[in-house]
Formats: sequence, structure tokens, C-alpha cells
Amino acid sequence: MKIPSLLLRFPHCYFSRRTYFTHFDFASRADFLRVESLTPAHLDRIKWMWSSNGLRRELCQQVAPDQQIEGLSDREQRLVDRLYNGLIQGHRACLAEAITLVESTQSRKKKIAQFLLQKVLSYHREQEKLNQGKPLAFRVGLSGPPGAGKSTFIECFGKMLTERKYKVSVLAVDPSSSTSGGSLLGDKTRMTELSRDMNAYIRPSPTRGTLGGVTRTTNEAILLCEGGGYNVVLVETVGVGQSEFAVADMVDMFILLLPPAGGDELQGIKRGIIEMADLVAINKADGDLVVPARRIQAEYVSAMKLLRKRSKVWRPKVMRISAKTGEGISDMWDKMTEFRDLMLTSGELIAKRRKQQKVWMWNLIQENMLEHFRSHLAVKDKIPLLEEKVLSGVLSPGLAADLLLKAFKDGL
Ligand SMILES: Nc1nc2c(ncn2[C@@H]2O[C@H](COP(=O)(O)OP(=O)(O)OP(=O)(O)O)[C@@H](O)[C@H]2O)c(=O)[nH]1
Repeated sequence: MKIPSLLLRFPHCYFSRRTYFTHFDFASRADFLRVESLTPAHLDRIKWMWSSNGLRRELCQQVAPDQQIEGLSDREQRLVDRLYNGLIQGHRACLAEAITLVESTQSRKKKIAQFLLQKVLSYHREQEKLNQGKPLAFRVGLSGPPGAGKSTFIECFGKMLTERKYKVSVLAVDPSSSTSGGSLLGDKTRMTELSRDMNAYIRPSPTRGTLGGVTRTTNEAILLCEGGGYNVVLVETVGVGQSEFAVADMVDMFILLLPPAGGDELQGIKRGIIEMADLVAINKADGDLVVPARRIQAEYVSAMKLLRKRSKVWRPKVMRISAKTGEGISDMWDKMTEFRDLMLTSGELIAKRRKQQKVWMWNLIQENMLEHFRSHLAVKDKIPLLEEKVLSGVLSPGLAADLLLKAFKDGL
């Protein structure tokens, strides 16, 4: 039987840890995880083990449960292994294919995607242990009103980071087109240089109108980008609607990018979102706009002093930058790394991530329960009639809700 080439390249995805330690006498766990530590003798042994039936059966039984996935066909399992191995090798095509799989709404693909995510999560845990428990990537949310300069900023900021040998991924949360559900803005078209950079990955993420405008898949795409070795993950939102609040709930640091304009130009910005900002960057501080930028900065500095403190170690900062000239961008990164280090040292960053995962679990339950309720046979035909009665004032919202909930309960 031909030995699978993947077995020779990534044997630790086939063999359980026990097999490794009993049959390959690895000195340490770190060695076991480093595939390049395989010697020709190890490879000969793998070939021998694969050829002798008895051991092959044993190997299959020994593969850790999360690797020998029940319920997936051989073809689906090969897809999961191919995407997983390509992802952790840093292949952008595998990352793109993995995110597309995670974005799928088709139930079978969703199931395969969850298995892939579980493998990536366990890889995350291994790598974080090797990284003294520190997170693999710095997750940054970026929001601001249309025209504030987000795309121009990401292009300039991203290029600066890749020149400093960071791997940057950008998930641009786009409003979906009403027909296709695909992303409208296609930020790639406006981040031309960065999208050509081999150390950058840009992905418009369609919202499909889900809760808060930011999709479940954005949260999961962040995990996949980190599994792909991207150590700075930027999640950009269009800056209107509810998406900023959802993004703030899935990143380590939330940045608000504002134009040097006050008053009605900032109508799109809700007070609540300013309270969630860890850093406010007044953009376009160049040319004739330097003076207004200074004034707006002063206004926000005094306004933010009145906001309730959300961290014991960090006070939100207000900076002036120019995405056009690059002025202030490097200082801004210094401030961001200062934030990350303070939050890590104080333990607030890990605590925040744990809390965020719980918030997302309940967001998803709420979203799926509502979907399940609306589509339930005992309820869906009653909804239009009861909505009509509420609109015409015949029924109170409370009574209509009780009638629908009773129909749902009786129908269970
Ligand atoms: N002077 C100046 N103009 C800028 C700067 N950054 C962006 N712009 C200009 O502002 C306009 C909007 O920039 P974008 O980067 O598309 O802004 P955006 O926030 O991505 O816009 P939306 O995609 O509509 O949300 C463009 O004409 C940019 O050239 C800056 O730092 N200085």
C-alpha cells in the first residue's frame, strides 16, 4: 500500500503522541512537535510501520480522537488535513480556502469547518504553550466614519509592519450586497500595495446581515489567520451601524479613526463607540488640516477624561496622524505595543479574551435561537398575522410575544 506523502511530511498529524514517544523515542515534547527533527532513521521506521499491517491498524486506532474524526468521510478528512497542514505552513491559498469554508452556510461544510477550527484551536494551544502562554497575535479593531481614511491608514500602517517583518492580516467587515451576500467594498481594491505584499493577507468579510453586522465567521477567521502565522490581525469595520460594537468584542485593542472634523460630520459616531476606544487617531493631520486636527484632538482629550476607566493600567490616548504622509504612524504603533505589553503584564488581556469568547458564545446562541424560532413550523405562519395586529394596535407586543412563545413551546 503506497505510503501517503503527507505521512512523511507531517507524521505528527497521523500518529498520536503516545505512538511518537513509544516508537520514536523523542527526547522532549518540543522535539515531537518539530517535524524537522525527524531523522532518516525515523522516516525509515515510519515506512516500516506503515508497511506492516498490524502496526498500521494500531496506528489508526492510536490516532488521537480529534485527528481521527468520526462522522467525516475519508475525502472530508483529507480536506481538513490538507487545509490544516497548509494553514500552519503559512500557505495563503489554504488560509483563503479555510475562511471560505468557515463562511459557508451549507450545513455539511459548516460541520467540516468546525472540525478544522478545533484542530486549529489545539494547534493554537500548543503554540501558546511554546510562547510562554502569550497570545500568538495582536488583534486590533479599526473603525471610523466613512471617509475617515481607514483604508489609506491600513495600507500605510500594514506596509510599515511588513517592513518590520510582521505578518499582517486584514479582515474588512463589509456590508453584504443585498443580492449576492458577497462583500461590497472589496477593500483589496483600495489597498493595492498591501494586497500584493507576501506578508499581508486582506480579506473582505461579508456580514450577511448577521447580529451586529459582524459575522461569526469574522471571529473564526481571526483564529485561522493566527493559525496561519499572522501576528497582527486587523479587523476593519465600515464604521456605521452596529459592527463596531461587535468588533470591539473580538479584539485586544479597539481603535477609532476620525477625520479632523467636529460637529455634524461625526453624526455617524455613536457616543458608546468612543467609550470602547482604547486609542483615538485623528487622521489627515497634514497640510491645511493640521490646525483643525489639533483642535479636534484637544476636544477628544478632554471628552475622554470624563469617560469611565475600563482598565487599571491604560488610559485611552488621542493621537494625530496622517495616513497620507505617514506622519505619526510609527509613534502610533509604539503606543499600541505599549498598550499590548501593559495589558499582557497585568493579565487584563487574557482575562478580556476569555470574557470575549463567552460573550460570543451567547451572541451565537441568541442569533441561532432567534433563527430557529422564526423558522419553526408551529410559529412561522403565525408571525405575519400577529405582527400585523401589533402594528395596527389590536394586540400589545407583550401579548403577541406570549402567543408566539406558547405556540413554540407547544410545538416542541
Ligand atoms: N489629506 C489626507 N487625506 C487622506 C488621508 N487619509 C485618507 N485620505 C483621503 O480621504 C479619502 C477617504 O479615504 P479612505 O481611506 O477611502 O477612507 P475610508 O475610511 O476607508 O472610507 P470608507 O471606505 O468610505 O469607509 C480619500 O480621498 C483619501 O485619499 C490623510 O491622512 N490625509
